[in-house]
Amino acid sequence: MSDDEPDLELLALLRQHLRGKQTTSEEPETGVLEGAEYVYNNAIDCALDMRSCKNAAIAIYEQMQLKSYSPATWATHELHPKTKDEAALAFIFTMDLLNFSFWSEKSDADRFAIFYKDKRWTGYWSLVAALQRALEEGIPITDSHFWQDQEECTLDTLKRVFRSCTDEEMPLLEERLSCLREAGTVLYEKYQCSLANLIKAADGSAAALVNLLARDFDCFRDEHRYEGRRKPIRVLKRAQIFVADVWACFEGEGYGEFRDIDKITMFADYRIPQILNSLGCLGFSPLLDATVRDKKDIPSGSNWEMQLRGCSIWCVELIRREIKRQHPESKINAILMDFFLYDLIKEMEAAGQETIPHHRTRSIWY
Ligand SMILES: Nc1nc2c(c(CN[C@H]3C=C[C@H](O)[C@@H]3O)cn2[C@@H]2O[C@H](COP(=O)(O)O)[C@@H](O)[C@H]2O)c(=O)[nH]1
Repeated sequence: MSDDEPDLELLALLRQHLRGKQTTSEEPETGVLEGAEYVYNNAIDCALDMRSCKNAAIAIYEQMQLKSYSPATWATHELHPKTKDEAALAFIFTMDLLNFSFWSEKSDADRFAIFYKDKRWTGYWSLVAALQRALEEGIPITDSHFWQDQEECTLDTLKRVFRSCTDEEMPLLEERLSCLREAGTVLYEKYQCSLANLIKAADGSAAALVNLLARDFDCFRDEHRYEGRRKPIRVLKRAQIFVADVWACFEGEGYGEFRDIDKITMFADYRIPQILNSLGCLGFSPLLDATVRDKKDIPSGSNWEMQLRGCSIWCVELIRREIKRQHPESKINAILMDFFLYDLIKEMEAAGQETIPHHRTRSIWY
């Protein structure tokens, strides 16, 4: 072999060594932002309007300051747990196992609703109300041992827990039972039935906890193929909102202490795309816009749905960066912005001021 010819054997050995080499940084990443940016860069039915995003950054910052949004805001909601203990952790885990798909095509009077504390609760709040009511009625609905008890924790039990004050049942009840069963089994097999052990396994990293949930629990593995990309797009909405709710409930201490909490992104549900469109930040192609306005089904994992979710995550990230640029001292992160945006669209809904319906995808992911 002449001197100027490369030693192919040596090159192959070097490549093998580098492939196996750990990344220099030991800090875990969820990959959600990377996937969201990829979807945004390849989207043709969703687009971001940078001027509206810039204006939104100013308005969102001002409103969040005015309402002093902080982790403590979370517990101020009437139905959320007020303690910072194992019971609250179990409540949040149960809640975020089931935190999906509450929307109904029926009128407000006929839609699924939970009557509790002399009020009618719908949507996300119907979930929280049902869990609180079940505990008061002596049903250990937040206990993972109960979820595995095939005699006690049955579909009928869940129908009782989520019994409606209208004729409509909560959607996807069988899927909800499967989520509880699977989670009970995984907690038993991998975490000695202890949520404290699950939190400890993440060693203080929010990203690591999200990754553990996605690795060990099928029902948290919210990732989907997009445009033939080799790696699936990781959205991980309920895994992320679980970490965010624990962080908020415990106000960044105890079980809620995460050194990298700012790695958590906005939670890609069916409400945030709606408010981002209403703010003019997220635009839809005429066909997608008509489909959303006609409340037509957009299948889970479809190209349109992935664009809606991925572009919404990226949109909130760009607004967050603009807020940070304008106010470097601000502690605002994607979680608090997300909580604010959800509360904002719910206020608009209550006031009859929605400018576009939320999109219709029925799934266990959000
Ligand atoms: N992105 C995002 N999605 C959120 C929430 C919440 C509730 N968070 C509370 C806690 C702190 C905040 O201050 C909120 O008060 C529920 N959801 C999702 O929305 C959908 C329910 O909609 P509807 O059927 O209309 O209630 C469903 O996918 C549910 O998972 C959020 O905060 N962010």
